Amino acid sequence: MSSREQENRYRNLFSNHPDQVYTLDFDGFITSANQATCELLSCDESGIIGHHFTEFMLEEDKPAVFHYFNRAKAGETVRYRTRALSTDGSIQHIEIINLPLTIEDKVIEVYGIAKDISQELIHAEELHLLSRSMEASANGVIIADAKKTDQPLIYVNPAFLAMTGYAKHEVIGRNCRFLQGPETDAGVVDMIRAGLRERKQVSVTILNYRKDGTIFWNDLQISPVRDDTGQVTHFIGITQDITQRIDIEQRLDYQSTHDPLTGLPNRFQFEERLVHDTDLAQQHGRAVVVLYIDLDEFKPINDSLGHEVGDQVLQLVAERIQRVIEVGDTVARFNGDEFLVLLPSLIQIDDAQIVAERILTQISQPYVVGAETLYITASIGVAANERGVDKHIDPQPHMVIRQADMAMYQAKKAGRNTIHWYSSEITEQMSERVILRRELEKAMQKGHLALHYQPIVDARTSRLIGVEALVRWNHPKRGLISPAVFIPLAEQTGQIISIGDWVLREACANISEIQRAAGHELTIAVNISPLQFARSRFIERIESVLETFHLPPKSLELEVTEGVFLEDEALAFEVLESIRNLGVRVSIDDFGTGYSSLSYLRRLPVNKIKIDRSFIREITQNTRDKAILGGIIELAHHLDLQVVAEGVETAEQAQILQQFRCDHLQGFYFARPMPFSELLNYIAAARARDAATSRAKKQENLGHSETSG
Ligand SMILES: Nc1nc2c(ncn2[C@@H]2O[C@H](COP(=O)(O)O[C@H]3[C@@H](O)[C@H](n4cnc5c(=O)[nH]c(N)nc54)O[C@@H]3COP(=O)(O)O)[C@@H](O)[C@H]2O)c(=O)[nH]1
Repeated sequence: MSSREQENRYRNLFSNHPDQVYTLDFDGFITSANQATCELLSCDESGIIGHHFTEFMLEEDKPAVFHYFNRAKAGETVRYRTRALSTDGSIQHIEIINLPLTIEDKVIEVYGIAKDISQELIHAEELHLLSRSMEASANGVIIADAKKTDQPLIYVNPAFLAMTGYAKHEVIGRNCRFLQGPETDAGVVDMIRAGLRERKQVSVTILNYRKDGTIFWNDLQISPVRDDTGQVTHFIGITQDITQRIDIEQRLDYQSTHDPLTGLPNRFQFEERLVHDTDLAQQHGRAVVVLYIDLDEFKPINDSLGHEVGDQVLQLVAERIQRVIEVGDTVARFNGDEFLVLLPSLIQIDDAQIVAERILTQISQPYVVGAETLYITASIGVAANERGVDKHIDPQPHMVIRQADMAMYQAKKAGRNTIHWYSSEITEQMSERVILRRELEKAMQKGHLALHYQPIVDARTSRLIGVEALVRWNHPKRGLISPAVFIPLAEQTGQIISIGDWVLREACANISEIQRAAGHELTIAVNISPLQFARSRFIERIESVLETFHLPPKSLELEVTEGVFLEDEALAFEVLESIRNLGVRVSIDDFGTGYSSLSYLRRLPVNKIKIDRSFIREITQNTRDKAILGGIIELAHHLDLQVVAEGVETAEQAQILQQFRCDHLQGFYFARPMPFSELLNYIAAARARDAATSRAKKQENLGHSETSG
């Protein structure tokens, strides 16, 4: 090649080189520069050639650049980074290689090749920031090599190491599966594998193991990382230890599905299992049997020995039932003293009888609680959800609970401590009642109970002397349900306790306003059921309500029936005595319908008797009833008791009662029971009437005295 050709080639290489190429003389003046150099410094050749290189440097960078320039002059090839200052004032990061240009071993010039590395530096900075962020992240970050067969980890951050307890060298190069253990859900692992195989993002919550073998819940998100060609080169995993959150969720879940007292599943959990097991049983042609267990006479234990003793008994009962059942069966506490047992896979449904008998035997063993040895029994209703056996049996899972409930009632009716099997014949008699009981529970929770008030008047003057509070059930579909329907039911189920408490509180809350409206003192009469009356804290309850509403005790009158003496006569006397000592009035309701004789009245610490309306109904026609009524009133007065007659519907009845000197009258003739707001209007109207009457009387008296004077 001729020297001219060589020079041309060199010149081409020099001019077309994408990097900045230039030469410097020994003093540092630029002797040549290619197009790229001109572009970098934003000027043409004339602005560069003959200028000193320091003109294109920042002041602070000059000493270092001089240092490298001198080393190049001394024959060394040097590489360094610095900054170029363009003529337009912009600054670029550059990497320079200075090499000596020698002719016959003598350095004659310094050759410079500069490369704009501004973008590279920005990328490096970004990468650095990214890696610092990963290191600082509270979440674990792991990166696995997607191209290697076992996808080994190539990066883990400190949070991951802290979470798992491993050191970096123990995990780098390994597949992530070292975090799995015996309890890890294989299904979740399969999901991860499928995601990796299909190069997709995966989000899972997986049970992982730390180095020390303890478990933690890992909220894991794996994403594929692709290169410029779209190939997946890595997988990045973001991990978070969510054990605490899962613990809380599990605890909440447990609380919502279990009974806190016994630790047994609650009704919701039971119903869920019932649905599930019924489904399975139907697939395998088996029957699901439900036992409805209701403890006999449990309430008296609670009432007389207190809730702590009652609670311990319930816990023991739960343990005993669990002893009888087998793995796969479910025992749940359904309500108060009711338990349910689910036998999900009986080959012969008759086997349920054996289980029920064992439960009865277990429950009837003595209970030693503190100093007490208690004995209780249970009534068990049994129902099977078995298609085909009885066409009338509803195959809906929850129906079987109702059927077992109905059967349990039959067991109670049959004398308790017994087992009764559901049959379709009992549906009609019982279902209404079972529905009502459940709905009453809801009514109490949803505030569907209301109080109505019936005025009681002075027999002589017809002046209002008090009101009787009567509970009403505002059923959303059936309308107003009479207490005559639901009170007896509530008495049987024990719901009367909470109903009674609510009535007492509500009535006392309204007394002051009623008295204010009337402008004088009135009594409010509240019905107390025998069960309420026999409760250990009954007196305290009354005291507390009076205190809460700042009521004088004489404003309250408790109506009790003779039924209170049935269970424990001595106790009943004691309670009546305590009520009287409080200053609260007591009247014997429905007098004449119970078993007590008139002579019995002598001993009763009560203020009043309320003659049952069955005696009043016939007094205008039936002379015998009339005579009895007269006798009762006379004797009661003799014993210093006031008498109120209820069910007065006509003026004739009222007149006869007045003649017999009955003290107070109550009945539709005067007013029907009415809501609170209506009562206030009624009182206002009565007050206006009374005022008008007394004004008229005064006028009349004035007229008399004027004429006589
Ligand atoms: N333990 C509780 N028992 C309660 C409560 N509220 C009511 N009851 C008892 O329910 C039974 C039915 O009560 P109710 O339907 O309210 O009937 C009362 C009156 O409406 C009715 N009455 C009043 N005057 C007349 C009348 O002239 N004729 C007629 N046919 N009926 C009339 O009598 C009922 C009042 O009864 P009593 O309590 O005996 O004074 C009833 O046994 C209620 O006691 C409650 O909160 N707790």
